[in-house]
Amino acid sequence: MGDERYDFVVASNRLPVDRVVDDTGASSWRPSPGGLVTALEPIMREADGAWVGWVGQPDLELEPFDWDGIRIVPLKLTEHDLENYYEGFANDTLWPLYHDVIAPPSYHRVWWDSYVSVNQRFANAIAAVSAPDATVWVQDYQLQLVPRMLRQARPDLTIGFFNHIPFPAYGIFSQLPWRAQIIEGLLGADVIGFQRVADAGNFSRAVRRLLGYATKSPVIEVPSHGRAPARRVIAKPFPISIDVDTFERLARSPEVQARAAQIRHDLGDPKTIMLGVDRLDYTKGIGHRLKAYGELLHEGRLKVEDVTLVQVASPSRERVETYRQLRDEIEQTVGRINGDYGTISHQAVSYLHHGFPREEMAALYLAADVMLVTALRDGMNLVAKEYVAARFDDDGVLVLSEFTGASDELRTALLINPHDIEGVKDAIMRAIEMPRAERVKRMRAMRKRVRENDVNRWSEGFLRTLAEARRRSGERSSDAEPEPERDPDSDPLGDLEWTVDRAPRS
Ligand SMILES: Nc1ncnc2c1ncn2[C@@H]1O[C@H](COP(=O)(O)OP(=O)(O)O[C@H]2O[C@H](CO)[C@@H](O)[C@H](O)[C@H]2O)[C@@H](O)[C@H]1O
Ligand SMILES: O=P(O)(O)OC[C@H](O)CO
Repeated sequence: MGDERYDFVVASNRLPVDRVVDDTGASSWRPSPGGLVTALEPIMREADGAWVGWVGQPDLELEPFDWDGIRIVPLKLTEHDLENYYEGFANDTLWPLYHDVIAPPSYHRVWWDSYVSVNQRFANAIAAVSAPDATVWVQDYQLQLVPRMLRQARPDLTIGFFNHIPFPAYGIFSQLPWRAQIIEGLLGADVIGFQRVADAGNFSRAVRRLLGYATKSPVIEVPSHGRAPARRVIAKPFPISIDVDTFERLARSPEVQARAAQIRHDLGDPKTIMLGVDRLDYTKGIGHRLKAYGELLHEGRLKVEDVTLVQVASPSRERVETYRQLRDEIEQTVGRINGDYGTISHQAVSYLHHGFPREEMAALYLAADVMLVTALRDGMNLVAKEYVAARFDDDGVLVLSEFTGASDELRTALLINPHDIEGVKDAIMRAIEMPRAERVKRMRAMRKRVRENDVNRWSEGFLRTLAEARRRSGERSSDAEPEPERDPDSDPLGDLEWTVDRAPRS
């Protein structure tokens, strides 16, 4: 791996670059889509940073390399790791559990063992590339054990963790057979960031219930244990955002505006274009959206000549059974709606199951009169913010689920409960019929908010808090509440040292 050490290290399950192999077998790297890369890219360059993560393909072992000024440190995951750690524990246990058990989580000890082992490999790789006293920022639910493992190996490091998905209420989280280990894993960090106030509250409550530690928002008092000194951990919300300037610049470009006009023309110049953009995931409420739209067509409140729904559904986790089933269900529903209501010249739903360049996404946002975000649970939902950022014309209506983190900020969207199909239908009709003056007023308020809280503010805010927390980490607080809400039936771990062997055998 070489002897290079870095002052700033980011770790995420997936690297910020994807490996692409062309027809001749030659490989190259391109940025992975998504906000994380854009958010951290400038900081990484300034801070002489390294990024540790998986290359996106099984059994691929690669040497570290430089990509656009960032040191990329690839971590190999085997086919076994993918099945058990990634598809299993991360995406069939934690993902549904943390999204309010919309789908039933599966609990398998062999998956947990693999999660522990992969997290340990991540911690080892991070420790190996981190300079003395470096800052490490660990990302997301796939790596919740890494902060503690890293602290044990490298107490000199300053460790941050950001959870991109919701953190569930204790009544749900407590289902997890390895709940205490997860909490202890996270508490290895100096700062734990969440998307929403409610997520940070749920985490602190779980700490009190499972470990009995004193908490007073945003501080958690971790008592001394053995040679490990007492520490203060900060757990608080840092709502993530997008690169607003880049999105707006894209949307303002003549090419993107021309493309938006072309999209409308190609769809048959309907009066209203509605848009949904989601990873094909059961948390996104795509089925609920289609149901509401199908009923509006059935009842004659909408006519297929007037309205088209463009549904972009990006391929996701296609080897996980729940995702395969979802794809079948969604595609069947789209087929039925198009069969029932489509005409030779007008399709009710234009369904696209692939990825697009950002220019095309910006053109779709510009073309869409109504944006439908109907997630049943979503940490933030960057699509909602991208839509707002792209609408430099102050037009367009956002219909937004109140179960997204974005709804905390975008209060002038038409907020909906996606389970209430009649409510969704009424919101769609209201969006379509909304007078321009009201559209502009609502959009302007949202644009102001998104501009104020862009992705730079998110990363700078987190890293500033991390630096302050580390400075104060030696101090003990005297004002935290002692052990409230202690659950007499819980099993606070007397011995904080735990291994795979200590995993509960349920
Ligand atoms: N077909 C396509 N082609 C190209 N790009 C596409 C695409 N479909 C979607 N995208 C892009 O992918 C991103 C999706 O971000 P989201 O926040 O909507 O969801 P996701 O669940 O992936 O993210 C997780 O992380 C984010 C960030 O923290 C949280 O907001 C969220 O709640 C959490 O689940 C957006 O930037 C979007 O433009
Ligand atoms: O495709 P995945 O499994 O890496 O998930 C991407 C999501 O953004 C997870 O937050």
